[in-house]
Amino acid sequence: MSTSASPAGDVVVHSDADVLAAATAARLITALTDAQAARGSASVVLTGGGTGIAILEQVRRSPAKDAVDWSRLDVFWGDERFVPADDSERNEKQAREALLDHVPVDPARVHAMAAADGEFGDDPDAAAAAYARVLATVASGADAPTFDVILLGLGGEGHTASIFPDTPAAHEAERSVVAVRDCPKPPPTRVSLTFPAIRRATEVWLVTAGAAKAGAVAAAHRGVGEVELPVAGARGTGRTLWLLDTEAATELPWSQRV
Ligand SMILES: O=C1O[C@H](COP(=O)(O)O)[C@@H](O)[C@H](O)[C@H]1O
Repeated sequence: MSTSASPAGDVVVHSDADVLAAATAARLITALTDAQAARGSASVVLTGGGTGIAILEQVRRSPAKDAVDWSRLDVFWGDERFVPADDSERNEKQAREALLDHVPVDPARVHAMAAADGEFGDDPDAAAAAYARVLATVASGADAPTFDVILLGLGGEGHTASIFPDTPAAHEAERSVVAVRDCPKPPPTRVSLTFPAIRRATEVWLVTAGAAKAGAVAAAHRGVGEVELPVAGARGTGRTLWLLDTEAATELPWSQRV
């Protein structure tokens, strides 16, 4: 493992994707336990994607998961693929199978985004507006909670959550949640938190593995703008932490990897 800091955030590089997932799971358990010790409850925003789901599987396998009081945890999603509830592409379904179905969460505190066959029908704008209301309700009047940890994946073209490069979502400065259409990565219709909501988090963790992500990781650390490269716009009020495997870190300048 190596660590370093850059204006884009702190960087931790693990030897491979499996170590990254296991180490991030341990880090997440500790962060949630610390938040609950300090304030009685905790909140986490989950991500979809290969690394995000692998982290949840590692949490499930860890005996240390019993240190978390799962009944005092609010669970949110950073983005959702707008597909039917039983579609295997759905981030919520994957997260439930990987972890949430295996720990005693309070169902009332698991705040999933609506599915395409849910109460808003095939209307992602209505689903996004409803999720914004959920965030405001949990936040007791603010637009969104001050999440303890947001986990975010990223795409090789620079998207994070479902904020894709040079799209309206990347310009959104008011709403906390938006519908996203015509995504370059399938499925094409999604619901996503925006930068204003993401930036209310205390800690933003950008988690990714593989050589396909190396260019986007390096570009964010070179200072490319957030409209062109949305992952560059994800930051926390307390800490922005890049959790990478060696392959995802290969294009970072040497000085940022050691
Ligand atoms: O579609 C999505 O992909 C990204 C990244 O996924 P990965 O498998 O390439 O790591 C993820 O962050 C996002 O939540 C998800 O909806």
